[in-house]
Amino acid sequence: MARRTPLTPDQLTAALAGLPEWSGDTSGIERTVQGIDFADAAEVMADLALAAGELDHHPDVDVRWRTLRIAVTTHSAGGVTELDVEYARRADEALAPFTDTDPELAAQVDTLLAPDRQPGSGA
Ligand SMILES: C[C@H](O)[C@H](O)[C@H]1CNC2=NC(N)=NC(=O)C2=N1
Repeated sequence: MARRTPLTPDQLTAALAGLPEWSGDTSGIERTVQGIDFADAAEVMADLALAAGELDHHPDVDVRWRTLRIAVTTHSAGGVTELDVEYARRADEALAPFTDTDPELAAQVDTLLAPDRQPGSGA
């Protein structure tokens, strides 16, 4: 499939199944991250710009205090294409350091911060 051919609704549904943080319809897809630090969002923005240059594909980005919204569509095709899906994957990679929480690591941090409040401590 050509990368700039509009996806059918079924193709989009399949693509979004692999992008759980993204939503939208055949006209465009988007991801909003709540609670991100403004300086972290600026760092993500630099990666987004790099990906846009590499893919020759450009997102709409909205950075506000503690909110980052990324939206993509293929203007020339009038809808979502494989290129948007690829861009969304790249955006997820850029966001991963600021949004992914490793459950094991989180448990370790909890233990360090409140050793008396762990399961089995009787507290
Ligand atoms: C010539 C160049 O490939 C086009 O102008 C590209 C650039 N970036 C783009 N980005 C997006 N999101 N949609 C486009 O149709 C598009 N077109």
